[in-house]
Amino acid sequence: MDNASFNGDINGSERAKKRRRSNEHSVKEGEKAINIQVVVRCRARIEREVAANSPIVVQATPREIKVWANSQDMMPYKTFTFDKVFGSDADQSRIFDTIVIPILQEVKAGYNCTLFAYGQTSTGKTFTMEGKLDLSNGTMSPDAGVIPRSLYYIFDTLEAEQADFSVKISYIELYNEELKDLLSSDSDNRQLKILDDVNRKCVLHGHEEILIKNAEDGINVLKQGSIKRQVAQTNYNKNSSRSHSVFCITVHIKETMPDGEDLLKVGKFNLVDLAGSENISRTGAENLRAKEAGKINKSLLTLGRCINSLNEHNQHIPYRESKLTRLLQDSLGGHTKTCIIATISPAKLSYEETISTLDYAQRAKNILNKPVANQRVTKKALIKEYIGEIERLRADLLAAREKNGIYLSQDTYQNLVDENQIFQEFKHMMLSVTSQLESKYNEIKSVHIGFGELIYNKTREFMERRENEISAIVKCIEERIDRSIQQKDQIIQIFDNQEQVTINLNTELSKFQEETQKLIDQKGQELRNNLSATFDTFQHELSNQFEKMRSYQVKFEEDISFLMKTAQDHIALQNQAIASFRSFTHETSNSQIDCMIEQKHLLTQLAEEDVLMRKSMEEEVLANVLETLKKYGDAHSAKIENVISTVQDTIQKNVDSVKSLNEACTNAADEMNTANTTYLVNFSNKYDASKENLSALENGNRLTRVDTIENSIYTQLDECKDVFKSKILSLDTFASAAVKESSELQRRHVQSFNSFAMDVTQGFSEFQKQFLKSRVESEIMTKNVFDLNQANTSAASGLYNNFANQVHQSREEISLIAEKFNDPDTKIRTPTTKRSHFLNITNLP
Ligand SMILES: Nc1ncnc2c1ncn2[C@@H]1O[C@H](COP(=O)(O)OP(=O)(O)OP(=O)(O)O)[C@@H](O)[C@H]1O
Repeated sequence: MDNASFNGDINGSERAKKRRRSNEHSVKEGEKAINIQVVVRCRARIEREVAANSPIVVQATPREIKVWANSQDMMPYKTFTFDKVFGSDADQSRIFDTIVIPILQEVKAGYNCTLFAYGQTSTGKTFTMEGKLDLSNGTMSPDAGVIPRSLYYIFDTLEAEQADFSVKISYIELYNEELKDLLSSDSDNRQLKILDDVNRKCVLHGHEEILIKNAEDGINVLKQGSIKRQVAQTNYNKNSSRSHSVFCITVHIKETMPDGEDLLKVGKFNLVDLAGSENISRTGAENLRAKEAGKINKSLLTLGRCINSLNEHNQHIPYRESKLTRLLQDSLGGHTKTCIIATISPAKLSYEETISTLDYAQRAKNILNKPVANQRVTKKALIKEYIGEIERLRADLLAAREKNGIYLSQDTYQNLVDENQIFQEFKHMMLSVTSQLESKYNEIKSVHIGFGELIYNKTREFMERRENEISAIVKCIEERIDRSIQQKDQIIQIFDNQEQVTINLNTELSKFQEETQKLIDQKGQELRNNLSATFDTFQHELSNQFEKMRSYQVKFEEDISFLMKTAQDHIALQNQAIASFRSFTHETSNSQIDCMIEQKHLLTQLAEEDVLMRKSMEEEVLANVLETLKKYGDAHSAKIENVISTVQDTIQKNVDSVKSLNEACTNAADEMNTANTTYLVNFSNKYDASKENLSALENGNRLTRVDTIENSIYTQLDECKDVFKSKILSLDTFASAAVKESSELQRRHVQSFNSFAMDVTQGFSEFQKQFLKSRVESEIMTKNVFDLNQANTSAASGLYNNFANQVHQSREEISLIAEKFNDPDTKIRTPTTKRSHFLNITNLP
């Protein structure tokens, strides 16, 4: 089917609206929100993991998965809870029986259901979904996965129920964000596209849906498709899948209603095998692989982001950011029943990926879907859909024929020849019907012509009457216009008067302006003259002041030079005093030095004498120690006393001379001090007097002159003000006279307008009266025409009935041929479309 909705919605409009609202997670009446079912399957360690001696770090219980960071740890790192958990002991049939059979029952009940396999590469996604597809003696292998088991289950159960049903399958792949139909022939280059229908519902366009007769058929088709799947080699798994695949089983089951009408239930089952969710760098993927992995991740990342957004109840869910999420939008937060199988490895090697897969699955658990059963389809609607498809195929065929010719089998050719013959018969029939219709048409036309003439005459009569009335109204309006013109002239007159007043006012104003300008010029000139005289006087005064200042300056300079001279004399005196003090000091120092020398000499002499004395004493000691000692003592004491008194005299002399030096210094200093103080007092007195003289000169001069000038300017300004006041007074008088005149004019103006308005209103009411009269007559005329039309219609209806009978007869005949021609369109066309169809046929050659 060319344009199938991916989720099999036939009547999508209402449900598309609901789906858009479904992310609000509010349960609406008749819609029960249920969580997505999430189960975990943990396989046994595979060969590679055993060879690597990677210990088991995962333990599965019926509802929980425990994961250890290290196998020696006492406590698990994390415990996750899910709807169901399957350990390595769970075989394919257990998974199918526990998880898939309930889903298939929903599919058979007319729901859309989706089963995702999500997990790290080589954890068993493909094993779970497809498993071993080989059959031995028409029996499935125990390792057969969900898809083959589902096909068997559908056929076995429906056949056992003796149901009237059909099964179609499609198989598509999403690889590098490109869609590929795994069931189309290699020569079929049609691009698969996801389009939005009018309800913004994603519709997959251009993929094959194959009708299968039994489960084996389905498994063979699946096998062929699987071979086409893109696989890429990574470090982890030789057949590691790099693509996402969606295998879709659509079941149509006939149901007979109590009223006998046949309806079709449609259920869909999407089986999604996602690409490996592992981290790219850990797989060692490079170059093309990295690119591929990047693209794959885009879909997986978007799937994760959608899950997160749904989990956080966000307003916006980024479905449109990847093809995978666009395709499966209805399965995540929509109206589909959804189950996710998260597959994991028990080995420590995959510890991080296992935690990431389980976190992902945990988040998905919170997504709410609101499953709604697909609306039953009537047989008629389905047949109509098929007829549409046949039409499209026929158009394709026609297009193919119009090219350079195509190969046709003998049977098809014969069929075409037969069909052509039937078509020729049909065409002749059409032509005869058309000629009958033509004669009926001419009959009706002549009746219509008669009716038209009648209408024309009545209308002309009416128009003539109307013309007379209108010309009366026009005359009345013309009279009004004449009167209005007269009033307009009056108004123009008033405007002219008003203009004259304005001109007068303007003249007065310009006169006032001129006089004011003159006055300003005159006063300006006077002010300028007065100011220049004042400035002359001021200049003269200033030069006098400068003269005085100069004489003061001369005197000041004289005072300064006097002070300088006094200072110089004083300094010379001081120099003299210093020189005499220096010579006195020199003398005193010299006499002191002499004194010192003398003292030194005396002491030397004393020492020498002492030595001599000691020598004689040594000699005398020997004779008479005691006497000698006494003698020596007396002599020595006398000598010492003598020297001391000499030294004391000398020191006294020194003290006296220093004292007199001190006195002389003090006197000299006192003298200098007195002289300096006198000099400073003189200088300061002179300076203060000069300063006072200068400032008195300056102050007195400035105050006198500025006051004089200010007074003169103020006097002149006052004079000007008086003149302006008198001018403004006279302008006021004139303006109030002008305003009075203007208001008089305005009053007259308003009066004139009022009378004009009254006249126009009167004219209008007369016109209205006339118009109402015309309208009444118009209505009478319309009624007459309507009666006439009624009479004509009843006359024509006989003819039309006759015509309809003939058309009916023709339709019967055409149906007979159409049945042979198998043209479903003919049956459903309305008489109107049929008429246009006939008219077209008359144009045929
Ligand atoms: N439950 C299981 N019992 C027995 N063998 C299993 C089980 N699960 C997986 N295997 C085996 O593990 C290997 C990898 O499984 P499979 O190819 O299904 O992984 P995958 O997740 O689909 O990987 P990829 O993402 O690369 O497609 C296969 O040889 C498969 O037979």
